[in-house]
Amino acid sequence: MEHSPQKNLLEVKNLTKVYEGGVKALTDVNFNVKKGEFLAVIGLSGSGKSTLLRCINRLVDPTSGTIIFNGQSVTGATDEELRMIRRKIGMVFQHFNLVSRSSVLTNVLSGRLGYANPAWSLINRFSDEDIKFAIHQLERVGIADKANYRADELSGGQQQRVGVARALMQDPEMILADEPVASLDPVLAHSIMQYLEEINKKDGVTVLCSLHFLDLVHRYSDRVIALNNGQLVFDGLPKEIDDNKFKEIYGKDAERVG
Ligand SMILES: Nc1ncnc2c1ncn2[C@@H]1O[C@H](COP(=O)(O)OP(=O)(O)OP(=O)(O)O)[C@@H](O)[C@H]1O
Repeated sequence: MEHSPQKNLLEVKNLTKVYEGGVKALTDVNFNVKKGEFLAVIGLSGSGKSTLLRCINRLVDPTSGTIIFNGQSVTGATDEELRMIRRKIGMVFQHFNLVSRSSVLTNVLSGRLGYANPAWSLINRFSDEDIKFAIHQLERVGIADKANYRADELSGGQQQRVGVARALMQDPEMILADEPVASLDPVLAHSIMQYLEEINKKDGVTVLCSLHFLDLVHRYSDRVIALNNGQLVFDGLPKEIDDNKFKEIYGKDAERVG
């Protein structure tokens, strides 16, 4: 079992999140993710996609339920264990979350620090090896020539490439991408998705990616889960989302646009 390619990298069991104030963002969500899968997470705005992704690395603390990553409990982890788990989970954000006045290189290097406050990178010194590794990640996403630019001098698409390079800096086993292309011009979406695809297919990094458009889901994901009002309403192949499933996921007034 240990070496089976079908091994679950992630197990989410009975996950519930109720925010302070009483909003129930997730209700009893269950699913597994196999090592090497590209899993899309879909659902209307407010359905709980961000909450779900953020519970997995405990940027948001679940109210109840269990999350197991690589055989280790995330929900039961001590602070030190959580730090180690987070090193293996890269995150890509919708709004890039770069330190805008820092250089591209510094932003990428901050990935080395896991989820420490990016400001730490300003006072930390990095080894030559780290710097080489960071440049290598920038080469992978085609913007090594921008290493010394300030992050806010880059276009949105370029900034998200920095976000991807920063996640790669952690040498992650899994990447959580929270609507990574939702802030970009649609014509740039594929370029970012193609980097995620390459990282998934070439490096075997498992990807969980929330997406708005079904055409992207069909093109890039192996499997899809869908949330509706915090509940898991679909877990299957992209091609299984027929018109009925589509209405269940998005509601009866929804129309397909892609
Ligand atoms: N920090 C918070 N405090 C209270 N309620 C929150 C918080 N974050 C999210 N929510 C609520 O939880 C529900 C799920 O939100 P979430 O952001 O997870 O959904 P989403 O599917 O990612 O939506 P979007 O696509 O708009 O980001 C929503 O009702 C939202 O208003």
